[in-house]
Amino acid sequence: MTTSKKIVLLGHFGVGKSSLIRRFVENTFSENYKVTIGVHIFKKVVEVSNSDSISLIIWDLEGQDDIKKTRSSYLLGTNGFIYVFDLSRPITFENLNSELEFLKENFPNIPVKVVGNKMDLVTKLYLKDYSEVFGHLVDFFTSAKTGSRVDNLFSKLAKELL
Ligand SMILES: Nc1nc2c(ncn2[C@@H]2O[C@H](COP(=O)(O)OP(=O)(O)OP(=O)(O)O)[C@@H](O)[C@H]2O)c(=O)[nH]1
Repeated sequence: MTTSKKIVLLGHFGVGKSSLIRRFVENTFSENYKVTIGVHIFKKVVEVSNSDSISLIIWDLEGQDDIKKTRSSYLLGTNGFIYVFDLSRPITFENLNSELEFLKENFPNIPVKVVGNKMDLVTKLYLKDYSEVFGHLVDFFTSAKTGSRVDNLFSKLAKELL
């Protein structure tokens, strides 16, 4: 059986939302920054067991420094969120707590995966220190560039949505 679920990626400008999707859907990466205007929609079917698969409809929204500025029509009918920040740019996770609170209040019961991307740009020591302070808020550290943990992120969310 195949069911269809809508996933929305949120986060600041340039944190790597489009790159994570491209890595997951096409297994490609580009250093070029092509800013997303409005929304791009991608699709990928993921097998979650021998008999079940899930068709992920993935919405790549333009970057926002504040979730409240996102057009509410883009968020209608969302089954799961991926909130992405850039480990190498603290401004992209300064308001992480309040952004997550906003999602919890407005979309209760919708799963949210929090992702620290661009892991390849920070040292292991930085990541260790970072995890000690903010680790409890973060579900995955990823790199769209190397592909690290990208499949794990989408498959974990897909399984939760079934
Ligand atoms: N080193 C490194 N660079 C990355 C990674 N992910 C994305 N980038 C680079 O970061 C820049 C922005 O990536 P995008 O995927 O366009 O970011 P976005 O969040 O979709 O940006 P908006 O369209 O503004 O919302 C590009 O130059 C990418 O090549 C990563 O994991 N590591």
